[in-house]
Amino acid sequence: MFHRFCSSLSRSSIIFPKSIKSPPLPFPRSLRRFPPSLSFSSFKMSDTDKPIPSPTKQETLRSLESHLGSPFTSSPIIPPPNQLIIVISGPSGVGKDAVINKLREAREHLHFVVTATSRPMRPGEVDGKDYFFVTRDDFLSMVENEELLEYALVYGEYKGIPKRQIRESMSKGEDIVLRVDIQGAQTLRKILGSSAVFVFLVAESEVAMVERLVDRKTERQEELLVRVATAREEVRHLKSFDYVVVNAKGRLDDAVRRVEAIIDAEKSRVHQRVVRI
Ligand SMILES: Nc1ncnc2c1ncn2[C@@H]1O[C@H](COP(=O)(O)OP(=O)(O)OP(=O)(O)O)[C@@H](O)[C@H]1O
Repeated sequence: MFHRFCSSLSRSSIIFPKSIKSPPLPFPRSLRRFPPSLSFSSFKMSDTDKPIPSPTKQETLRSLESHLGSPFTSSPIIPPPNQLIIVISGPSGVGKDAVINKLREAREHLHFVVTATSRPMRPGEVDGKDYFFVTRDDFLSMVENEELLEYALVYGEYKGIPKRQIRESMSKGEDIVLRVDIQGAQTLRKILGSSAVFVFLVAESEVAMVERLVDRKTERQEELLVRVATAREEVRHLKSFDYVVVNAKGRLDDAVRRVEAIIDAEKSRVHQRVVRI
């Protein structure tokens, strides 16, 4: 009876239930058909039944190399990721500066392009760090000399991105962050196409965004009206961005983390963006 049971088992192919894994193979299937020196027989007990010492890691590597016909190299399997241009945009008061300032603290090796503007400095702002504060005439001569990648008249004041900074950072292989209003982002999309990453910042609600602008106390009533009316219109441009990040009240750190996650994801893309300027 037992004999019949065993022979029936050997005739049938045993199917393991899904929950039980089949026993692991000592070598990948492809290597199991390799020359006999790699087969099980080389690891059999000797005639005297003494275990032969198992090969060291180095011996195994050399053996694999010799069977594959070439040595293993320690050079990276994939090249380092391309440098990125990250465009951060969004309606007025959504928190672009706030996010960028935190990102600056959180992440090294990013070059934050300093925008040139003709608007007056706000309390706490630093010339050359937050913006290059220039006169209207100086700004217009920068335009005339084609020193700006793009520029726009935003709420009655000029803002533009100096080309020189971008070129310098590009030559150093740095990732670049640009902070622009929606109008600027539309222009940059035309210039940079999909070679740059476009991030749209939004507040969690319209009322939150308006409250933030009012609390900032940097605009008069009529300026606020223009900004809020424009912001309503601007959300329609979301479609032309790659990512959207919600900057909710009291959750600035979350928004920054999300922007960082976007950068990390972009660095892990199989098909990397290639910056063209
Ligand atoms: N997550 C947040 N929670 C609370 N307050 C915030 C948050 N993010 C930004 N703020 C505040 O909201 C106000 C507007 O932010 P910020 O100046 O960064 O906006 P902006 O998008 O750069 O505006 P603009 O385009 O008009 O310069 C600031 O006072 C800022 O400190």
